[in-house]
Amino acid sequence: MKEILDAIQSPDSTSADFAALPLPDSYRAITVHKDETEMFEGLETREKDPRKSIHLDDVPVPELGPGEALVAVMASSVNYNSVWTSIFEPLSTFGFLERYGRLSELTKRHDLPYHIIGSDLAGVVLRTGPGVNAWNPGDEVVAHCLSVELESSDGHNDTMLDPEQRIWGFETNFGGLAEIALVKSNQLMPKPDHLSWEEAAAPGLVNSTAYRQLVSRNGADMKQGDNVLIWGASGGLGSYATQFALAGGANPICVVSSEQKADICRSMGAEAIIDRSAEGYKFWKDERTQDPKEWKRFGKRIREFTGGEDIDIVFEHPGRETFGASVYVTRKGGTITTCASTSGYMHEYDNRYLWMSLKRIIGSHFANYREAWEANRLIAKGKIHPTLSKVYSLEETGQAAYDVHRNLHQGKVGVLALAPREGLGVRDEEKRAQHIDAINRFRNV
Ligand SMILES: C/C=C/C(=O)SCCNC(=O)CCNC(=O)[C@H](O)C(C)(C)COP(=O)(O)OP(=O)(O)OC[C@H]1O[C@@H](n2cnc3c(N)ncnc32)[C@H](O)[C@@H]1OP(=O)(O)O
Ligand SMILES: NC(=O)C1=CN([C@@H]2O[C@H](COP(=O)(O)OP(=O)(O)OC[C@H]3O[C@@H](n4cnc5c(N)ncnc54)[C@H](OP(=O)(O)O)[C@@H]3O)[C@@H](O)[C@H]2O)C=CC1
Repeated sequence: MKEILDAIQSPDSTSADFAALPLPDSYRAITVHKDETEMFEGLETREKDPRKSIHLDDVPVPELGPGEALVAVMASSVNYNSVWTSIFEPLSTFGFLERYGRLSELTKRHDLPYHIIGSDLAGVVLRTGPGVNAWNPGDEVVAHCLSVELESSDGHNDTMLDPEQRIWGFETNFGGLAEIALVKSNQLMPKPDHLSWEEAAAPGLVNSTAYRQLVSRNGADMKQGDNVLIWGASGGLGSYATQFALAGGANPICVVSSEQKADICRSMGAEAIIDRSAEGYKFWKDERTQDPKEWKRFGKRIREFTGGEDIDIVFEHPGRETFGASVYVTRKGGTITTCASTSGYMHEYDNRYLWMSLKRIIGSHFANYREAWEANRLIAKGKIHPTLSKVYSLEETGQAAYDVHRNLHQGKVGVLALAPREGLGVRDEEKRAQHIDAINRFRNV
């Protein structure tokens, strides 16, 4: 592994040098274990502690198949899907690996008693499999997390619609929270050259998801002037949705839960900010009964910011706790676009407000190949910036996932894999200098 790192850090290394590097037999990877899937039985979701289920193991390097690449991972990031994996909710991810393993001889590799997790990476290509021509050993890359087989016409217009669509590092093995990762080569994209490894690894999953959910025609198709209600506006998804809304001439109404998070949204350029904690919204009177008066109070607050207008697009992900309010505050003909249900997936809302006002609910999930590429392009051009706050070592990944689970973090949390320290990997200092304040906006807040 040291030879690999030396090659990455030497400005003189050529593609041939990388191709000639011997691969190690094993590498360090963040895993969860199949024989521990019952370990949190009987506990409340909140009490399930990722620090107990997340391990750092030595694992063998997987065999490289056609159309695939092995990547030396310099940095990765924590996504909420790794929190779900680590608490075995809503399902153990080993079921996904078993199902994938049944698909073919090659996919059998994924069905193991350990799951190497992680759906983001920035690093360097080490080897490519047969049929890969666009990428070579030594290329500096990021990887998006859409894994598709593309054998069915269902996915040929929109790769997210492939019947064998999976999220790499969640529904497949050999993810990015490791020193080496296995990806399909079509997941690879150029690493933005003005960013460090850990900055480049931060946006991938959430930035692409927010792009499809909010900007793409497959999502809300946001336009200039739209009032966009963004839940968790300084969180993983929300910090990118807020940037997309501002960059696209829309009017974000940011919901956060502290003054500190409100300040971060202000520093991104948002003006309409609702502190849901300070204003004490309680959309549920008890576990079964919502409180429409609270929806209305929330809607009135939004109108104060918009001069009486209602919401064109809701960027939804908290789910059960907020969905009734989200549907209510949307304007006639408006759109609620949802990609998650952090607080519970059995939603309840008053359907009269949906159909009588001709509103639409759009389900959105990650991003297709092209959307992921477009989202990365915007990062590379310095139009959208990473929202990295804190960076952990691979050994500390359990703590990093705990922070995200308990909502103790800001923006995105990074993890160093092979990178010996933060700040390495920047290739275009001039471009970086132009954007340095925006790049550092979330750091250490
Ligand atoms: C990028 C980051 C993203 C995120 O962070 S997202 C957040 C994290 N993700 C999640 O929380 C999602 C986790 N996944 C799940 O909870 C489950 O994954 C799903 C609920 C999405 C799906 O459930 P399942 O049981 O895996 O799939 P089924 O499609 O319900 O298939 C089970 C059986 O039901 C059959 N079936 C499906 N649809 C129908 C139908 N319409 N009528 C009759 N049968 C149906 C199937 O064929 C299959 O059958 P057979 O077991 O025999 O293969
Ligand atoms: N389908 C897909 O493709 C994707 C789905 N996801 C899913 O989206 C969800 C959010 O992910 P991500 O943004 O990365 O997570 P983060 O935890 O980084 O951010 C979510 C933010 O939502 C807010 N929030 C959390 N719970 C509630 C609640 N009950 N009511 C109101 N606001 C709440 C919090 O902000 P605050 O406290 O400031 O209000 C929090 O910071 C997860 O469930 C994740 O699995 C994520 C990416 C892709």
